[in-house]
Amino acid sequence: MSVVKSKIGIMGGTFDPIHIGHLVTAEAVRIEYLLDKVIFIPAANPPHKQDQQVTPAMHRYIMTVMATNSNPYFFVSDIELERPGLSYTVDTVTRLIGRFGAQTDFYCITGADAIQELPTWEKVHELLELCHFIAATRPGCNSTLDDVITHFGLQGRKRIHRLATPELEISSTDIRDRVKNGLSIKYIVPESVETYILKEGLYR
Ligand SMILES: Nc1ncnc2c1ncn2[C@@H]1O[C@H](COP(=O)(O)OP(=O)(O)OP(=O)(O)O)[C@@H](O)[C@H]1O
Ligand SMILES: O=C(O)c1ccc[n+]([C@@H]2O[C@H](COP(=O)([O-])O)[C@@H](O)[C@H]2O)c1
Repeated sequence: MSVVKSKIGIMGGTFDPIHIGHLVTAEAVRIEYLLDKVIFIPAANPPHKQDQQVTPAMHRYIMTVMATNSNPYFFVSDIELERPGLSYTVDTVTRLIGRFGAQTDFYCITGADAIQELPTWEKVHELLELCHFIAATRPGCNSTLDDVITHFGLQGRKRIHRLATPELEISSTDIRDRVKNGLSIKYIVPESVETYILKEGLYR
């Protein structure tokens, strides 16, 4: 008897702050790949942002919860917040497999910019044995991903998939700059997130 596996998307990010680009991308991947759910995972200590000042994780976590709560397929996990050290995806996926069991396939969702860096990720070959990667198109990142897929050979061709998603020219960097300069962030973050940023005085 064949067992139908469940499919879970993992949307990891710094989410400083979470924005519509993250949400639209995750929803597009969920629909295209028939995912049962997408778990948003704010990184406590993002490995590639060690040289940057990042907003305390609790604010980023709360904004992620607010942004996702109207979508019944979206969930948020604090799995990386309770773990000290750098937030390596291989540790997160290993723990999720322990929690959900082998009857689940995991799909890490990233933008085409983030996937370019994949060869430098911690224990990346082990990680590619554990999950798939879906690289979503992102404005300003015109790469075809051929380089990164070729880099990993057969493992890359089996595990790294590209998906054309709605292209929204939105970044957390731009949102932080806009707040700092007193410009509107309406409609580029959910209303609840906008209210939270202003109430807490983030990014001033
Ligand atoms: N507009 C977007 N379209 C598609 N993917 C995106 C978009 N913004 C972010 N992503 C992807 O979401 C994941 C988490 O991104 P992150 O939280 O670092 O946001 P960011 O906007 O890239 O932040 P920053 O500007 O601070 O670097 C990454 O895989 C990134 O490529
Ligand atoms: O595991 C790694 O080595 C690794 C290196 C860089 C980024 N990541 C993860 O990729 C996701 C997006 O990262 P970032 O820096 O673009 O917000 C986030 O979940 C990070 O923890 C993971």
